[in-house]
Amino acid sequence: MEKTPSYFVTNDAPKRIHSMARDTKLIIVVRNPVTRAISDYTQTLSKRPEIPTFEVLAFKNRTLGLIDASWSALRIGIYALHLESWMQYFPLSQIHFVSGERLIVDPAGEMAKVQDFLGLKRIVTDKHFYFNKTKGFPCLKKPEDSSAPRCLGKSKGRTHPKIDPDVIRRLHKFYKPFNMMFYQMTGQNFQWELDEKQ
Ligand SMILES: Nc1ncnc2c1ncn2[C@@H]1O[C@H](COP(=O)(O)OS(=O)(=O)O)[C@@H](OP(=O)(O)O)[C@H]1O
Repeated sequence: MEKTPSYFVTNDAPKRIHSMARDTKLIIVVRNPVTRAISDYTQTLSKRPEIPTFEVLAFKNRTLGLIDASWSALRIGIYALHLESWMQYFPLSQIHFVSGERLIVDPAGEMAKVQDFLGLKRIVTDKHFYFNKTKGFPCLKKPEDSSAPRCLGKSKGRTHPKIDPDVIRRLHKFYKPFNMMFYQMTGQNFQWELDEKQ
């Protein structure tokens, strides 16, 4: 097993993985591309605080409302585009999609589906998780290698900067057709459009 988020968006990855092991099972965690972009930006900002604001980077021309789809934080969220390359090499039956949103509210439920996909017994269940109020996320009650509970590190679940709501709206609009295409390709509706109404 190996995990690297950037595989999903790396041009050569599907072909290379296929030529190495064509029966590889692929698991992809996806979340609302707008939140994903802000999360990505937050991560870069923590390493390079001098970068321009999210609002500046998101547009080629803000007055014209022209989104900069070449900015990697935004491009990565065009899931349909990336999935298309994987589907040239792997059947959908070998690809499992985890909802990033569901993973937070129901980690055991998402893990049950992952275990089923991998043909494993459902060993990881509800009893392995608890909600840590300080962290604001689910954590493991007792990992295999220790007796202490364990949450993900400080770089996971960071507070996002406040982004201009108008920019958020424009991004939702930008992603909508790509999201629809993605739902159609996967046969799963991730319901990211509901976030627009909040
Ligand atoms: N249990 C739990 N604890 C903490 N964080 C959780 C958890 N489940 C999902 N998430 C979400 O994971 C996001 C970080 O994952 P990344 O994709 O950035 O990780 S990585 O790229 O593989 O390093 C991170 O994104 P941010 O909130 O933007 O930091 C979280 O929303």
